[in-house]
Amino acid sequence: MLRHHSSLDPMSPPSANMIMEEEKKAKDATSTTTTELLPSSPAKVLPTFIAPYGPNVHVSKHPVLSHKLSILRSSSTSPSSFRQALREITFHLGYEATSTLSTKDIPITVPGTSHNHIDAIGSRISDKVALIPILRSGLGMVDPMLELVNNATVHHIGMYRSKSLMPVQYYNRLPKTCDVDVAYVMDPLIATSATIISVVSILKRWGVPQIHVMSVIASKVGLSELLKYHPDVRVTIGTVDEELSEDGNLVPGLGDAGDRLFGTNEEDEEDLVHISKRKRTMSVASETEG
Ligand SMILES: O=P(O)(O)OC[C@H]1O[C@H](OP(=O)(O)OP(=O)(O)O)[C@H](O)[C@@H]1O
Ligand SMILES: O=c1cc[nH]c(=O)[nH]1
Repeated sequence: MLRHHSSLDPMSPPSANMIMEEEKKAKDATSTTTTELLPSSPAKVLPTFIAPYGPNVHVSKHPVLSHKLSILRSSSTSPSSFRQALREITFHLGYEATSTLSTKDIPITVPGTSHNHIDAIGSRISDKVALIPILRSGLGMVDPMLELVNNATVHHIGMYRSKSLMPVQYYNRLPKTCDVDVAYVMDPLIATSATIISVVSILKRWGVPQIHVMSVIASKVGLSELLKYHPDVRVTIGTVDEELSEDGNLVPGLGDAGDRLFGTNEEDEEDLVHISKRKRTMSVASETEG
């Protein structure tokens, strides 16, 4: 169900129109645009200005991140360098995304200068954190997040987009009961946003009180859709791409994230095993066991 928000309420997420108006104002205020400085060429100009998307959305503007994003996007980046760039980008985004976690005071002793120890107050993350990578490409974001929050639990959800761009869940390893304060949902790309919207709904039904979406590139329309359906989630992203092609690909984007991460390509891809075949596989297994 869609929720409607008054444009007078500062806590409400902005509508797509409000975002466009904000962007227009900001663009008018800048005297020289990047496009004016470039020779005319068919190359896509990477976005340099990020509109404000409301208090729950953080779009990183860090120069190191934009440097690494270009490596991630580049066609000449190998799967190994792609994985490395994704790890580094995720660590950077994760550092920013985890800045809102709660801590509690703990007593610690610190070595002093002359064999004595000094009692001090330290701190420890008190939120129970879960990482939810969306398979496949969310897997590339798990390790750097575990470096940041090493006692987080990891729960996998597998989704693929059907030919009609509908999200299909093929794997879900959430435990029966939800014992989580904050869940970080990780997927490098948000295109139409149907995948991330579905996964956030799944996590809400499971009972997660606070959901934080982490993604490297979101399409502008996809981000607006996500905020329309789930205005309460926090979002940390590397950048926003203006365009989404008719077949649901980000432009310029980075190509197929899963394929680039794991060195597969479309020609190699077979349709995922149909449910009837999965049952057959299971029955063959039980016949063999029996
Ligand atoms: O916003 P959406 O339009 O729903 O698309 C985004 C989804 O597409 C990609 O996965 P893909 O379906 O290619 O699966 P893969 O990671 O297994 O390759 C990506 O990693 C997202 O999960
Ligand atoms: O551009 C896109 C869109 C969806 N999924 C991808 O991997 N790339």
